[in-house]
Amino acid sequence: MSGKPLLVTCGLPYTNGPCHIGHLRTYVPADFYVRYMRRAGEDVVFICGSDNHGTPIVISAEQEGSTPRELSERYHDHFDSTFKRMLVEFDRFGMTDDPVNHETTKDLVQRLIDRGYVYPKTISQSYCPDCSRFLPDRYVEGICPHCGAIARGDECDQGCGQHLEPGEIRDALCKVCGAKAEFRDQEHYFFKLSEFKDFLLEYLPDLRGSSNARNYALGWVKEALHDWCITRTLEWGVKFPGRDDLVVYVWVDAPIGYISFTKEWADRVGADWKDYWCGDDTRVTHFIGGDIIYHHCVFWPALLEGAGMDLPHAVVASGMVTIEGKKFSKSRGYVVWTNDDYLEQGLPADYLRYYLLAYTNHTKELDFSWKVYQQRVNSELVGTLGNFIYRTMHFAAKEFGGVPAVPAEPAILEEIDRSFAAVDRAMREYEFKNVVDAMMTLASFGNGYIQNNAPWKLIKEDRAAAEQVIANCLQLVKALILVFEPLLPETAQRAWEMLGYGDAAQVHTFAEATEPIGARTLEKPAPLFVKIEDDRISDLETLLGQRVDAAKKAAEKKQVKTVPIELFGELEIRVARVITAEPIKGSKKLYKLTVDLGDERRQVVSGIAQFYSPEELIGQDVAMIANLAPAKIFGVESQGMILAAGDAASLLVPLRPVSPGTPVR
Ligand SMILES: Nc1ncnc2c1ncn2[C@@H]1O[C@H](COP(=O)(O)OP(=O)(O)OP(=O)(O)O)[C@@H](O)[C@H]1O
Ligand SMILES: [Zn+2]
Repeated sequence: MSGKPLLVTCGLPYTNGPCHIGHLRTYVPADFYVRYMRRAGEDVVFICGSDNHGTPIVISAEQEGSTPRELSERYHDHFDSTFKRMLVEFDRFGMTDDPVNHETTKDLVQRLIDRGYVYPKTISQSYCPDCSRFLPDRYVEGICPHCGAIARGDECDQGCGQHLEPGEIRDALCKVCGAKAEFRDQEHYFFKLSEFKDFLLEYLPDLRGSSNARNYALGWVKEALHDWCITRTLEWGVKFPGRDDLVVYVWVDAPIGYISFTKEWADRVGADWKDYWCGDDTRVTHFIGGDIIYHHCVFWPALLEGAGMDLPHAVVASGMVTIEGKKFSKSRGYVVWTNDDYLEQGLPADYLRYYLLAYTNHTKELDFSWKVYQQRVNSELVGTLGNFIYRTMHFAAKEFGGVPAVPAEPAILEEIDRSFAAVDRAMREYEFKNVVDAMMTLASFGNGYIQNNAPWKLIKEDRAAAEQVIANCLQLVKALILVFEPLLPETAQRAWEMLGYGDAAQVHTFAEATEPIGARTLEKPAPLFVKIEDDRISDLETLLGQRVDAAKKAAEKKQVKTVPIELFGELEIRVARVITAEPIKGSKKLYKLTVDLGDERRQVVSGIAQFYSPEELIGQDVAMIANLAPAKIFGVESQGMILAAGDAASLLVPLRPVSPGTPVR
């Protein structure tokens, strides 16, 4: 074990909406890990804060008529209290908009500038002529240049997932007023990410944490690294040094928040933040969701390296939480809210903590299901762990008045040591599901042991033997309480008190699991977990179903209204070969075309003159509606309509050769 203390951080929640269960897959495993490492005797500091900058918060604040700071404080408090209710306990939960982070970010960016890693460049930025402002990031919506999906200004969030640089998005619309965006030149600042390729290729293979983080990042770095535009035209954010009209991109000041919040914590307790962040052997460990691997494994280490700082030790990235295979989305309604849909329903934090960690491997996608939640709670927490602890304590209290003064047998202590070692191995590999499985295996061992030795029978023939069996079981109970405490803090504390201890379970180390409990009376033991009934689950499923249905309806509304297939059949769409193309006098936009439909020729007027020369068109096969009622356009008769996509009239052409007149179906 290294001498350095461990610093654990969590991806910062964005103060633009409430906490959902997807978020918890970052915070709960991190809290589990932190509690575990503390019980294992490590010095650990647990740091997080809320992420307050960036355009979505500015837009939301505008929409609700408040300020970005007010909105951020409200959601900051919401996350803070929700985390506490989920028993996720940070040593510091700061805000990226607080003064320390403004200072730390400015310093770090200045260091990047001084060391030559930042350069100015004029780019063409989307601008809304109606709102009279530049449209950074989510202020603009349009088409992804890589995959053609609908994307927002900085990210193709519904398509290929790629990061988009300012100006890259196509067919941009202003998100606030819907106007078509223009492009205007503006000077911005870029970070020379591309210069960090060799550095990252050396750093990443040794990065600890989950293999998905390391491997995705390596893949991206091997492909290509583009410089990042690190400024935005906004009022809200950390000002770029020397430029009052620009703030730094939110992905610069958000990770720097990890350092700022450590400073705030260190100031409060009289520690030195450098003990955590500086030196070759730092043990900074970031817990994040799989959606922000690029930011933490490529962008962030390059920023730190560029600024001459030391580097994170580990990145642990979870798979995403989904519903019906769809990624959680606040706007689209595929979401289970931590408060409204869970805690306010009276369900215990510990059960959800258990489900999130026990259900599947940490790096795999987790498709949320109330049924699976119910199964795991009922069969494992109630049926295995709770059952063993309760029947043991109940029997000990009833027959012996409490814990007998008999030490547990060596075989039992060895079993505890073996299982704790398996737990520890998996924990240090960040394999949380294996950790929980190993913990639950010890509970199953206990159940098997008490079942096979049947002290309730044994006591009738040999009271001393029965006492030994129950002493062994009680030792297992003590070990189980200690080892499950990081996962189930509330239940473990209740069980600890039931076992006759007056203090907090969490001040005890794992090493104490094999120490004797000592004779004591046991007050009325009670079951630790409550079975979740079917009708409860069907109510919860109904609620979730309503939410998803509403989301689907909202999505359909956005789409074009559907038509019956017969309507399509009435359209006669055919492949037409352009024979002649000539401009129409007095119109810049229109061509008069003659097209070949195989069995006849037609004259068609088409508004594509701005985009194609006659030479480009002649001989070209295009798609045409052939049974449109004839019309006169600019005095010229048109006997059909050529199909084209988008504002730039991209023609729809057959991918493989077909003869003129072929119907399109
Ligand atoms: N559906 C999810 N599954 C797993 N992790 C998630 C999910 N949504 C968010 N996270 C994680 O939660 C943490 C906080 O993220 P953040 O508040 O930025 O969420 P978000 O992406 O803004 O959510 P949303 O897109 O719903 O607004 C990050 O570590 C992020 O990776
Ligand atoms: Zn895309």
